[in-house]
Amino acid sequence: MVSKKSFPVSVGAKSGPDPMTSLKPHRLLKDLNGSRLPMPRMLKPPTPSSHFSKKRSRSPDQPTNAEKKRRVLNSSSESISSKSSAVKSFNLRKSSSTGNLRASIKEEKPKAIVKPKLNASAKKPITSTVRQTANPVVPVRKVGAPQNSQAVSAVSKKPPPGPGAGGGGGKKRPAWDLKGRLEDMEAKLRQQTYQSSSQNALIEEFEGRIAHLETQKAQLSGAVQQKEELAASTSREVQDLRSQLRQIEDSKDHMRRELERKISELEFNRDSLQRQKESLEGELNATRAEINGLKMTVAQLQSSQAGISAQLQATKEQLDKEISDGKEKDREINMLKETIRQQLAEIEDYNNKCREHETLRRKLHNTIQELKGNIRVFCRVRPLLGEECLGNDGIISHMGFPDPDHKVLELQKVSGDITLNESCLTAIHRDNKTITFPLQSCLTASRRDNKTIIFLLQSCLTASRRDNKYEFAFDKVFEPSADQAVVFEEIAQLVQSALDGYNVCIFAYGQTGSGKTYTMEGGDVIDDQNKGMIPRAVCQIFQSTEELQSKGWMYEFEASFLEIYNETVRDLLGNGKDNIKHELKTAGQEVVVTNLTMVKVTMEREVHNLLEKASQNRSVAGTRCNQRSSRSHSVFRLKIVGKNSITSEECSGTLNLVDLAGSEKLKESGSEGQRLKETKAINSSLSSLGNVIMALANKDNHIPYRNSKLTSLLQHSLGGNSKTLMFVNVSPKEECFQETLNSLRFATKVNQCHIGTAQKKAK
Ligand SMILES: Nc1ncnc2c1ncn2[C@@H]1O[C@H](COP(=O)(O)OP(=O)(O)OP(=O)(O)O)[C@@H](O)[C@H]1O
Repeated sequence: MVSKKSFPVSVGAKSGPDPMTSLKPHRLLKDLNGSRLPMPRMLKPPTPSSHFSKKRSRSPDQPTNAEKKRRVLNSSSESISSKSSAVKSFNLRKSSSTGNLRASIKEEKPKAIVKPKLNASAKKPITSTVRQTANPVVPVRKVGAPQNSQAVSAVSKKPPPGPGAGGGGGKKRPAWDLKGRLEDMEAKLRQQTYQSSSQNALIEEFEGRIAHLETQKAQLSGAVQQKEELAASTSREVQDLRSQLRQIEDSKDHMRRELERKISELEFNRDSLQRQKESLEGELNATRAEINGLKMTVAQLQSSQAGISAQLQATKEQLDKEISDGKEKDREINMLKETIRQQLAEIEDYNNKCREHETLRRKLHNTIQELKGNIRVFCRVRPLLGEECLGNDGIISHMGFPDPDHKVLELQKVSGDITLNESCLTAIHRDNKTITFPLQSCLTASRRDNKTIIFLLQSCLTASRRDNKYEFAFDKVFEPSADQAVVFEEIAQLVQSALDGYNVCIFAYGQTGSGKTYTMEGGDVIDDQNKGMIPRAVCQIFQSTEELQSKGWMYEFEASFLEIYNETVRDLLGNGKDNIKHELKTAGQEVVVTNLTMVKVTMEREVHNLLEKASQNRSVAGTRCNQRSSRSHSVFRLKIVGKNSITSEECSGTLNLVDLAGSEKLKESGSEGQRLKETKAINSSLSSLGNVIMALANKDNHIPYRNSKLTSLLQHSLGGNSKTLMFVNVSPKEECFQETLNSLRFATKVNQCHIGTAQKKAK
């Protein structure tokens, strides 16, 4: 048996330091391969100073030191693994050869000694040992290897003599020499046994050696792993160093660019400073020249200063005098201001008094009117509209408003007539001069000589125009510019008296298109500005009601709206059923309409809704005079009953707001058929109204109220116990001159009518 210690090539078997730490890689490689490998240069640690220079000089395809290290380690690990596989294959062959040997012994057949086949890559010492053992030759001990007595004895034992060694000496024994042949056989068996035992010893030795190599392989694997880790960390370091190098190079480039930029800036600054310096030098020179000039000027000024100082002294003295004068004037101004303030206060006082007086005057005026018992008449001229302004620049040339108190309307007709009355002959000359000849002189002249007559006639002939001026005075005349608010201001007191228990009747009279509906109801689109007398009156009544509540007054209102069309009463607040008949019946002091819708109202909005409903129901038909001509009389009536919870007073009043139908003459309207009938009915009722008013004015015993539905309905509003106001609306168109004249004449008659003093209906 050969022990592990006796194995001549075993390095690891020696006691001493750990082979992985004590052995250097190249030393280890030499032992394993059996030949010395050159130590790889890259395994030498690089010196820090040579690191960058070497790296720089390396070409891109040259391996780095780390790579070289890794390659060497890989190659050594490969060689170890190849050796390990060689050992494994040897073991296999060994076991198979041992098996064969044992089998041949068992068969007890004489066989030739099988020489173990060893792989070419197996180590030399092993091969030589096996060969020596197989031969069998005493193994040659290596110089310096420890002496193993057991191994020496095992291999130096002399093998038993082979067959024929005793007697035959290799010669074939004759068949009869059985003893000899038996001896040969025994000798052969002994030889075989000896060979077998030596083979076994050899196998054990190999096994020991394999185990030792395995250990070495494991150690080497550990070393390789460490080297790989070292190589990886070195590679990382190299990476870091490279990136640091890149950063350093980048920052170096950046600094270089920065420096270049700064240099160019400095150069630019230097140039500009150079230019500044040059210009400053130029300025300095100019300033120096200027200073020289100024010095001269200063000298001149100093000389003139003395004169100016003297002047200044004189001026100062004068100023002092002026200041003392100014103070005196300030005192005067303050006194004047005080006077003005006092006078302004007085003016304000007077203005206030004026306003109070105006209010008082109006009240007194109204009172006088009431005492007079007249129907008041307001005349309103509407403005020219749209195409009516063409050819006249919107100026109404045939009308004049001469009275500053707005109470007179002048109507002037241009005509070629010559008027001849009992006393004189009047003509208007072309230059608008009125020529009047006393008739007596005309007659005398005609008697005296023909020349005078001719002169007179010539004068009359040349006088192609005559100033037909008509002057009408009313309680108020509203010019075309007067808006709805101004007009309402004048009737506000009258409306108010309906709340105090009076019967109030306001009606609008005038030809078609003169502005009656506009005045009573409002414009085509009713808004705050152009809403008419009815909505404004309703608004004022409800506002006053709220104010009077604090004085204990509570009111109830009932509204009705009817129209008289062709002498038939129609309910404008009804449901449009024409078959309902409405009769007028007198009940005490009022005329009642049968079957008429009476709506209780509590607020302004409700009344507006009623007005809208009525206007839809109202029959409107077109005529030649006005496209939107209303062919009926409409009567809005608001019955007012008031009770005072504090004083227990009661009052009841009625507000009648009447929009009469157009008053044009038949021939003017151009109506035919149904329209002609309408016009006739309208004219008939209007002339009845005129007759009633005339009868009232003449204080006739019989007042013909019953001649028309209109006069029947309004009898208590026209007669003694009511406050009546008539708007006479006139058209501004010159072609309506005659109708305007008729309306104004009718209105004048109404205005002169004394209908008695109105009385309050109060308990
Ligand atoms: N003061 C005014 N300012 C502006 N427009 C007015 C004025 N008066 C009347 N108008 C306009 O003149 C036109 C005729 O007026 P409105 O219909 O009131 O006449 P009317 O006398 O009621 O006619 P009818 O008898 O046919 O009802 C309307 O377009 C109306 O808006």
